[in-house]
Order: sequence, then C-alpha cells, then structure tokens
Amino acid sequence: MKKIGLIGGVGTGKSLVAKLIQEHFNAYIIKADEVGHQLIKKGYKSYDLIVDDFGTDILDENKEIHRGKLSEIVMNDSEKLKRLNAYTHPYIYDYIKEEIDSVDDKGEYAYLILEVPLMIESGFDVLVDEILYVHTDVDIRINRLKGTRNYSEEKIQRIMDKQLTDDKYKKVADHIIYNNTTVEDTLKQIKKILGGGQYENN
Ligand SMILES: CC(C)(COP(=O)(O)OP(=O)(O)OC[C@H]1O[C@@H](n2cnc3c(N)ncnc32)[C@H](O)[C@@H]1O)[C@@H](O)C(=O)NCCC(=O)NCCS
Ligand SMILES: Nc1ncnc2c1ncn2[C@@H]1O[C@H](COP(=O)(O)OP(=O)(O)OP(=O)(O)O)[C@@H](O)[C@H]1O
Repeated sequence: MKKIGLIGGVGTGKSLVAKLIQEHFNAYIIKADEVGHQLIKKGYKSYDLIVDDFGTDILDENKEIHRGKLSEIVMNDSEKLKRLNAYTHPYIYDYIKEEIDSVDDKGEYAYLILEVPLMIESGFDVLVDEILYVHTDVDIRINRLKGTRNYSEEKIQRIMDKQLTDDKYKKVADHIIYNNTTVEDTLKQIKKILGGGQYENN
C-alpha cells in the first residue's frame, strides 16, 4: 500500500482531490481535520486540556467545544494556536498512526491518502511515502471559500497567515496538482500521477 500525504493551504482542494482519488482508485482516506474534531469532544484528553486553558466560554449548551469560537481565539493569537496544537496534535498523530497500521495489516487497499493541512509543520510527513501538494491561486481559493463555506475574507486571510507559503509547500512536494480550473482537469492530473490504471476502479 502506497501512502500519500495530501498537503496545501486552506481551500486549495485537498478534500476534492481525496474524494476523486477515492472514487477512481482503490484508496483508503484519512482526514486529520475530522480526526481532530472527534478528539476534542467531551471525554477525550484534548478536551480537558483545551477547556482547562481556554475556559468554559468556548463551550456550547451541550458543554461541547464550539469550534467557531475556539477558531476565533486561536487564529487571532499565534501563542494560543501553538498551545491548541500542543493539546491536539500528539493525540491526532497517535490515532492516525494506529489507523494506518491497521489498514496496512488488512492489505485491502492500493493507496492510503492522508489529508493533513499541517503535514510538514506538525511532522506528520513521516507517516507517508510521498507528498502531493494541491495548489490553487489565492484569489480563486478566497472566492470558492466565500461562496461555499461562508468564511469572510479576513478569516481566510488569518488562516492562510498561519500556514506555509506556496513556495514552501512546493519545495517538499513530490507531485503538484493545479486545481485552478475544472474538476475534470484536476482528475486528469491525478490519473497521470497515480497512473498506469492498475489500481483504477473504472
Ligand atoms: C481551530 C479549530 C477548532 C477550528 O475548527 P473548524 O471546524 O472551525 O475548522 P476546521 O477544523 O475545519 O479547519 C479549517 C481549516 O483551518 C486550517 N487549520 C485548522 N487548524 C489549524 C492549525 N492548528 N493551524 C493552522 N491552520 C489550521 C486548516 O486549513 C483547516 O482545513 C480546529 O481546526 C482545531 O481544533 N484545530 C487544531 C487541531 C488541528 O491542527 N487540526 C488540523 C489537522 S492536524
Ligand atoms: N476545481 C474546483 N472547481 C470548483 N470548486 C472547487 C474546485 N476545487 C475545490 N472547489 C471548492 O472549493 C472549496 C474548497 O475545497 P476543499 O474543501 O476541497 O479544500 P481543502 O483544501 O480541503 O480545504 P481545508 O484546508 O479547509 O480542508 C470547496 O467548497 C470545493 O467544493
């Protein structure tokens, strides 16, 4: 099983690329964002660490962490973001490592796709064999995110400021996918990279 890490800044199209790979290839997908959302729920260690530090104002009526409120706090304060990362990343890493090992043991998949926005910054790259960077120009990302996720331009800019520059992403990438235009064009590039048709579903 080849393990491929998907990287790229907010809104570049990592989820789209993961979905296309899943539809067209024999691939198992892990999304670090979703693992992170699960592991900050009530009952997990990260929840306790976060609430101890940031207080109960970040909780909703069910005493779960309100991610929008927490995001407002940490995306405006690099020190606080660093602390949030320290409360979450080690647990996300361990969870993902275990999941990869278990998928590998079953031997059912040709590819493992790991989507982590902070792959390099957080050292998750040791879990994969190759890195695929999804690039989309900033103005296109802003328009897409404003349209589909209701993010404000300021929020998008603040998140981008906390992430690597395009040049740094490019430097660590084994492959680059340009997702500026159509989904069909992006799929064509994916097929070229994973290629051969050997593991294609159709
Ligand atoms: C800040 C939180 C609460 C915001 O949750 P929310 O549901 O609003 O956003 P979501 O998780 O979908 O993230 C949206 C995008 O923000 C960016 N982002 C998320 N966390 C971080 C971070 N720690 N540093 C930089 N960018 C980040 C990513 O591009 C991500 O795709 C949440 O992202 C979080 O708990 N982050 C810390 C854990 C983490 O780093 N997860 C990313 C995978 S390792
Ligand atoms: N080629 C494309 N054409 C049109 N819309 C696109 C294209 N690629 C992505 N989008 C849209 O842009 C938005 C961002 O894409 P996506 O969610 O895949 O990005 P992401 O890199 O996974 O973001 P995040 O870092 O926040 O997880 C989505 O609403 C998606 O539908």
